[in-house]
Amino acid sequence: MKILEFDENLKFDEDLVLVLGYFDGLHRGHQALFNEARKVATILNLKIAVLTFPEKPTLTFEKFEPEMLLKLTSDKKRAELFAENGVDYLIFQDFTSKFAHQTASEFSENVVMKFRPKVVITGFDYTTGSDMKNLKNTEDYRVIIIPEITDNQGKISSTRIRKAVENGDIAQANSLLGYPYETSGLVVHGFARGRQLGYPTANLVIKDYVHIPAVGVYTCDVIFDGGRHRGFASIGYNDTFNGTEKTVEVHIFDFNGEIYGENLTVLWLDKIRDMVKFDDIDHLIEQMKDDENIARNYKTKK
Ligand SMILES: Cc1cc2nc3c(=O)[nH]c(=O)nc-3n(C[C@H](O)[C@H](O)[C@H](O)COP(=O)(O)O)c2cc1C
Ligand SMILES: Nc1ncnc2c1ncn2[C@@H]1O[C@H](COP(=O)(O)OP(=O)(O)O)[C@@H](O)[C@H]1O
Repeated sequence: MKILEFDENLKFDEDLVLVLGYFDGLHRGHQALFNEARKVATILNLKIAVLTFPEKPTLTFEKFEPEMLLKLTSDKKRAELFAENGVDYLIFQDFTSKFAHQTASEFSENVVMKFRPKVVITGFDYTTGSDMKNLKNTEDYRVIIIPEITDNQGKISSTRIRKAVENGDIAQANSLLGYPYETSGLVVHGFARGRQLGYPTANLVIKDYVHIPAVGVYTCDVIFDGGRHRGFASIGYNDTFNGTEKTVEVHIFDFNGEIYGENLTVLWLDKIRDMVKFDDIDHLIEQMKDDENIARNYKTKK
C-alpha cells in the first residue's frame, strides 16, 4: 500500500475505485465498504484508493476539546487496517475550512476527478461539500452507497465502540470492531512492587491519542518479540497502594525478562473485574491468582 498526501497534481496511471471517509476504527460497518470495493475492483480490474483525513472532521467545526483528538486506533494501526482491507493507495487530505466549504459539485470536480475513478464508494451517511449532498453518479464515475450495517442494538458506529471501550465493555467493542481493540505503549519503570507480588508488570506509557479502556482488570494478549502471549492487565490507580496516577500495566504469563524500552501492543480481550482497594497485599495476591485463572482460560473466538 502506498501512502500519499493529496495535491492537485496527483496522477494515477491505473483505474481506481475510490473510497471516501474518515473510518475511525475501521469497524464492521466500515469493512462493508471495503468488501464492496474489493468485489468491484476484482470485477473491473481496478486498484483501491482511499481519500481520508489525518484528524476527525469535527475538529474543523466544533469548539476544541482535547478529547476530540482521541481515536480508536493509532495512526500506524489505522494504516495497517487499511492495508489489511485491500487498499492500494491511502491518500491524506487535511480537513480544512477551505476543503469543507466546497460545494458537492466543486468537491467532485476539484477532488474526486483528480483520481479519475471508475467507481466511488461511500457510506450511507457520507455527505460532501457545504451543501451536504450525497455524491451522484456522473458520466465519469458511478457512485455506490453502502447501507448501514446493524446488529440487534442498532447501527454499528465508532461512537458506540468508543462508549463500549470507555465503559470497559471490551467484549462488546471487539464484537463491533470485528477484531480485538488494542493499545500500544512503551515499557517504563514503575514502583518495582509488581515483582514482590509475584506478578511483575510492564508499565506502559501511551503516546498515541487513543481511547483507553475503563479502569479495571482485563484478560489480554500481548504482542512483543514477534509473538502473541497471554497476560492480564490492570488499568487504574493501584488503590491498595494509594496510588494517585493512572497506570496501564500488563503481566505476561510464562515470561521472565527485562523489557524496559520495548514497545508492546496489548490486545484487550475481556474485562475480568473492577479495581479493588484491598486491606493488605496478601488479599490482592489471592485475588490476582483467581484473575490469572480466568485470563489463562479465556478462549478467543476465531
Ligand atoms: C491483573 C492485575 C490485577 C490488579 N488488581 C489490582 C487491584 O484490584 N487493586 C489494586 O490496588 N491493584 C491492582 N493491581 C495493580 C498492582 O497494584 C500493581 O501491579 C502493583 O502495584 C505493581 O506496581 P508497579 O508496576 O508500579 O510496581 C493489579 C495488577 C494486575 C496485573
Ligand atoms: N512476565 C512479565 N510481564 C511483564 N513484565 C515482566 C515480566 N517478567 C519480568 N518483567 C520485567 O519486570 C518489570 C516489571 O517489574 P515490577 O516489579 O512491576 O517493576 P516496575 O513496575 O518498577 O517496572 C517489567 O517492566 C519487565 O521489564
